[in-house]
Amino acid sequence: MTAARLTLPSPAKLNLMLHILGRREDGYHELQTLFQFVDYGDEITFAVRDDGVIQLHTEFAGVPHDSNLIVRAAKMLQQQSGCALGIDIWIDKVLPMGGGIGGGSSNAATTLLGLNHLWQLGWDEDRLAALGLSLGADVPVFVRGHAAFAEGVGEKLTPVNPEEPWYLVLVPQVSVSTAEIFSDPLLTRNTPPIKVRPVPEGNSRNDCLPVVARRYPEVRNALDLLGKFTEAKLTGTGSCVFGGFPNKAEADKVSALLTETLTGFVAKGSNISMLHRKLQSLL
Ligand SMILES: C[C@@](CO)(OP(=O)(O)O)[C@H](O)COP(=O)(O)OP(=O)(O)OC[C@H]1O[C@@H](n2ccc(N)nc2=O)[C@H](O)[C@@H]1O
Ligand SMILES: Nc1ncnc2c1ncn2[C@@H]1O[C@H](COP(=O)(O)OP(=O)(O)O)[C@@H](O)[C@H]1O
Repeated sequence: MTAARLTLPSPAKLNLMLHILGRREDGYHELQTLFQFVDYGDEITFAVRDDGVIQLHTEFAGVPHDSNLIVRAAKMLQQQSGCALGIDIWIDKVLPMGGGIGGGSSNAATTLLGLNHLWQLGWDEDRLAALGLSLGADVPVFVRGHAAFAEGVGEKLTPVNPEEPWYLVLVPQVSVSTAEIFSDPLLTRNTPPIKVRPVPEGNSRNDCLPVVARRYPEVRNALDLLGKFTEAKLTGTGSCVFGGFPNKAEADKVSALLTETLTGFVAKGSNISMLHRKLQSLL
């Protein structure tokens, strides 16, 4: 068979707010969080092979081939769909790992949607999102591709349409362990639930911020510097820090001042992910 080939975007997400409501019996925390995508991310290229082999050709420092979320997603989909085809995969990785911008989860979702297309499986979004959840709490929102208010551990999604500003995202050169933050005794775990719609004003707090800022001076520094220009927020459990601007020029101006000493990028907020816009254009 001819090798069908496809390159798809794998964008980052930001948590515009994150509240921790409590801890479940299994140790996981009940959250309320608002996910929005940014038009910035990795690019993954897929080429179908007919021998059933799943091969990721790009090496990741510290992530063995079979532990990579891209490979795990592909193998799980292949197994559950009974598909006899395989895939060659390459990734242009620009998203920092462990930065709270969901790179691994996004890669898993791009893989699920890309292979569903190339292998012509015809799975609907519900089924792909359910499979995605077993890979990570943030995978379903990337599968759905719409900005969302998320509850539970992130699996109950309500689509929302917050403003789409330009963001400056700062990337402190430190990886924050999600498990470590969620096990900190000082973490706020009793924020009262809020109602979803419309997107609530004045609820932009991230309950992880005080704990992350105390443990990681690099994150504290990024928050302090960006905070001189706009409200500086933490995404997920960090390490990335971001702030919104009304236009690209203003975001670029602050970026030029801060990226002399810090790494970062400017990107437009988006309620429809780049991945879904690209897939739509293929139909
Ligand atoms: C909190 C978020 C917000 O986006 O953080 P980021 O990963 O984006 O920073 C995510 O939902 C993260 O979800 P997920 O990607 O599944 O977290 P993992 O790294 O698997 O979690 C590592 C550990 O953190 C704890 N954990 C995680 C999520 C959660 N809702 N409650 C928890 O208590 C658990 O001990 C878990 O074993
Ligand atoms: N394709 C992948 N991209 C990024 N990280 C991956 C991938 N596969 C596995 N991982 C592992 O998942 C961890 C979390 O990655 P990532 O999703 O980028 O961070 P975060 O959840 O903080 O946004 C990484 O530190 C890495 O060990």
